[in-house]
Amino acid sequence: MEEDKVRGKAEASGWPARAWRLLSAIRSESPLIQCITNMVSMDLMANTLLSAGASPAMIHSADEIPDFTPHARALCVNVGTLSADWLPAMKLAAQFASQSAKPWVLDPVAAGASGFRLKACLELLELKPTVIRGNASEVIALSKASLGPTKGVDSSHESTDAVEAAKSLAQASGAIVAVSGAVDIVTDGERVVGAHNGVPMMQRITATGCSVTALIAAFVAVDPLHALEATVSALSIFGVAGEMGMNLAKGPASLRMHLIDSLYGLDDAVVHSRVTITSFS
Ligand SMILES: Nc1ncnc2c1ncn2[C@@H]1O[C@H](COP(=O)(O)OP(=O)(O)O)[C@@H](O)[C@H]1O
Ligand SMILES: Cc1ncsc1CCOP(=O)(O)O
Ligand SMILES: [Mg+2]
Repeated sequence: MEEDKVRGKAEASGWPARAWRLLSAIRSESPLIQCITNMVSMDLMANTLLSAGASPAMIHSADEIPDFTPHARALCVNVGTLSADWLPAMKLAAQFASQSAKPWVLDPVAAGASGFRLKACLELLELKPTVIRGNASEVIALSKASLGPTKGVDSSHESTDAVEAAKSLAQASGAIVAVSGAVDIVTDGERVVGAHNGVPMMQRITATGCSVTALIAAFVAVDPLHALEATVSALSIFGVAGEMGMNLAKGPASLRMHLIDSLYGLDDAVVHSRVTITSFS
């Protein structure tokens, strides 16, 4: 009943129509998305982008960035399996993206887990990401620029614990900040919007967070002037795919497969009936 009220309010505000329009744009334009990402996530991330209709390229050598990055519509940088030899390529690609006014999205995986990782994330922040998407512990660590109580790549906090941290990170960096969790929170430092889709089992599949960050890059690629709206739409659409996939899944492994199939098969009616996005402020 309560959920129906929320859904009704969201529909009245036009969020489902916007999410459907952006997903349709990805399907028709097939934007090229460059991903410099961790070794765990490469497969699921590329398949998530393909099933949404985008064109992924996992290209991370600094030798190729000057030729390749200018052709991408957006860049996704993810520090999940960071080592010192990958960081210069991440920075170079971010610089190319910024210089050519292309959106780029940062996933600060386990930002609070080590001094090396935190410093790298803070240096990447200086290159002005369009969007930062992390879990609550990552956003809190980045916002405070301090190491945190950490479970490594998993969150020790709820997304709602990180609203103030997300707002101050957005204000300090100029980026849209998204905190994933049971409710995905998205802010530009003033407005706060929540996407209420998804299922808890998505946390039991490695790289779902990484993959939704890449999906955000694809959504922002087709609507770069409305990065907050594109970000919350991507999170909601990924969550809807999780909900539809869960109807067919027996556990994490089959959810992984059905989530990808569901993202590929989403239609106007499902998006309009399930996308649930509300304003928090
Ligand atoms: N309790 C939950 N209920 C519904 N969806 C969730 C829940 N936890 C995470 N998700 C979804 O799973 C995906 C990955 O989020 P999360 O687990 O927070 O990222 P990370 O893997 O980076 O820690 C997101 O799409 C998020 O909305
Ligand atoms: C398990 C693991 N270890 C380093 S990166 C990585 C994947 C993290 O993926 P996600 O942040 O989407 O859970
Ligand atoms: Mg993550």
